[in-house]
Amino acid sequence: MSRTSRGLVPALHVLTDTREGRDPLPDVRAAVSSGPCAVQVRAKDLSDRDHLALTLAVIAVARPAGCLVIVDDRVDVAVAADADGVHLGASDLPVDLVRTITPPEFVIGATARDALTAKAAEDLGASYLGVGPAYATTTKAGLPEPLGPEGVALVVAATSLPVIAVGGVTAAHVPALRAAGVHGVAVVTAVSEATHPTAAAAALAAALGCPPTPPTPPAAPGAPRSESRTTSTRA
Ligand SMILES: Cc1ncc(COP(=O)(O)OP(=O)(O)O)c(N)n1
Ligand SMILES: Cc1ncsc1CCOP(=O)(O)O
Ligand SMILES: [Mg+2]
Repeated sequence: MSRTSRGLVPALHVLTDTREGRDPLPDVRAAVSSGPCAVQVRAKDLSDRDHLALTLAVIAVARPAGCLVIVDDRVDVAVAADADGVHLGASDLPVDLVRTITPPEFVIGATARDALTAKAAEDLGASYLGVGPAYATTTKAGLPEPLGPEGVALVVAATSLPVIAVGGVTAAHVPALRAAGVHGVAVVTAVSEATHPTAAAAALAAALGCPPTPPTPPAAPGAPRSESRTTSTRA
């Protein structure tokens, strides 16, 4: 987890795979079992009600584990669900406008594939940059050629924001991406298509050097239950 003036940014971001009506919640449980991370609710074909319901369900799983919940594209859903942040692409609402209508320390991610876009997003108030595709991916169509670690490094050099590499990333890529200066990675299929999603998330977290989930101490008899939102998410 990296603290910036614009909130906390975990190193591992696991994006929901909602293709073909898949249930992403088992993957979310796998992701949060790996330690403090971000779960991004990325859903392109849901009704507003279903989008909100999925976000609330993800929050119910992720927040007690100390993980952030970030909603792709939809600021309205993120704010309505009291999520921790939003990820904005080139056709979404502008970062500076979203900053004015969201709570203090709301995490705002922005997509950047080049140095100019990265600098602009930083100036507008982004918390982190999603940079990719780092490698070839079939999860999202219509993307430009993969940047590779060298292309990602050019964006890293243009910004002081944490850079999250996205697109075709697996645990095996983490050393090269870290050498390129990234703070972390975002994945869909490395978890959702893994034979063992929990092991895949753990491998990513270990490659990134994320601290493991601390064991939950047994509650003293009669002690009040602790708050589900940990101070680390928006402190
Ligand atoms: C961490 C992260 N980085 C980049 C993206 C891509 O976002 P966007 O450009 O909005 O594209 P879609 O994901 O909406 O197809 C991301 N979601 N997360
Ligand atoms: C959302 C997004 N933006 C750039 S690549 C990508 C998809 C990443 O999915 P995967 O990890 O399965 O390649
Ligand atoms: Mg988006």
